[in-house]
Amino acid sequence: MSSIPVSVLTGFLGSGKTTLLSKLLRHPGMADTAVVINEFGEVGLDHLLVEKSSENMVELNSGCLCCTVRGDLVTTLRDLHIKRAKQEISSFKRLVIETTGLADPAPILHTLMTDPMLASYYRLDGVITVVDAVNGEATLDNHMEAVKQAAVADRLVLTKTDLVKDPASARDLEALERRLAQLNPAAPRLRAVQGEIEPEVLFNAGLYDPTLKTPDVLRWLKEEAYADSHAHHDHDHDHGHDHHHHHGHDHHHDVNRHDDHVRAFCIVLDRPIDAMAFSLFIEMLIATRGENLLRVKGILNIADRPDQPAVIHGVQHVFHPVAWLEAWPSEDRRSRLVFITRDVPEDDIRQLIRALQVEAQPQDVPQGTPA
Ligand SMILES: Nc1nc2c(ncn2[C@@H]2O[C@H](COP(=O)(O)OP(=O)(O)OP(=O)(O)O)[C@@H](O)[C@H]2O)c(=O)[nH]1
Repeated sequence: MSSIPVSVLTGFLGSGKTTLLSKLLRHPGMADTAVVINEFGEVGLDHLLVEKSSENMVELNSGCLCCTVRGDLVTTLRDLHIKRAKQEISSFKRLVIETTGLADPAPILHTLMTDPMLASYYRLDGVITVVDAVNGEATLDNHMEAVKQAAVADRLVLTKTDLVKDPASARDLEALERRLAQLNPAAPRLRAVQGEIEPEVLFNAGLYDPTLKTPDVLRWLKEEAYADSHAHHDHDHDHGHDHHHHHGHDHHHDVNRHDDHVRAFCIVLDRPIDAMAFSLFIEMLIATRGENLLRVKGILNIADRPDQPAVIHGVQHVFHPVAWLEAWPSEDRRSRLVFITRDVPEDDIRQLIRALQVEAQPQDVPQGTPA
């Protein structure tokens, strides 16, 4: 039995998650979708809106996901699966979890990535983060949760762009786009006005789709996006200064912004990797920097298994079990790791890689690894 892809829909309070979801659910391609909503407070409207479109809906009413997600989400998703198996509900093929706007999406991802029972029925497809084109900048300034939501996204959806009319707000929107691109270079930035968007661009973002013969790992990793952002972001000689002031029209430059602490970068290792040293590297990173590894993805050339790349994926201190691909997706067989971190400079990670001799030493591997 193939696993059911799960998309996590997140975004700050009032950013347009429900509007997006209720439109999406009316789309013919979305007919077999179950929805789990976590409500915060008394927002009953969500229920009405979604119920019209989908009968497979379960609500978590116990408050904020940050605190209660594990038990509740596990129970809810398990019950949903049992009902599906007993044919008490239709055989849904996709699940969307809408989070409360205040939530850090990481615990939900952790639950999906690590709960053994859930992992056998469901797989994480991707994180869709909704960003309000009008209030997005202020929200990022004021709330680290919003920064995390953007950093962890596989898809960023800008909403309310219809409200951007005059040239000044158009420039603000450009600044917001640049900011999102620096926070999370690889996530496509899409737009939805009143929730209008094609489902295809939002879903199937994931790697672990067993129906795909060749996992589209390069699209998922998108390391070239980090290379770009590196070029104009990470020459960090101006400690404490705002990277954006040279753009001229960014009026936020005197704010100590949460996302000035966030770095997105890609590390490429030419030599194959020593499996033990790499595990130690990840363990040490988790132990010392776990909270601040907002997202880590990678494709690895492990020295003793050179024909099958290993794929890793982590959100803070939780890493998905390593997946082995049957073959390299392209000629490039170098290990590539992309990081989105908070207060963890690229150099620290490079130093740790060197110190632990993560790259196999030349004498340990035959030279001339296929390039
Ligand atoms: N003009 C405009 N308004 C929008 C758009 N998308 C959403 N809205 C409005 O923004 C408000 C908030 O939208 P919701 O979809 O409820 O946002 P939400 O993220 O689900 O909100 P919470 O559940 O409170 O976190 C509503 O009044 C929507 O009608 C858009 O693209 N354009």
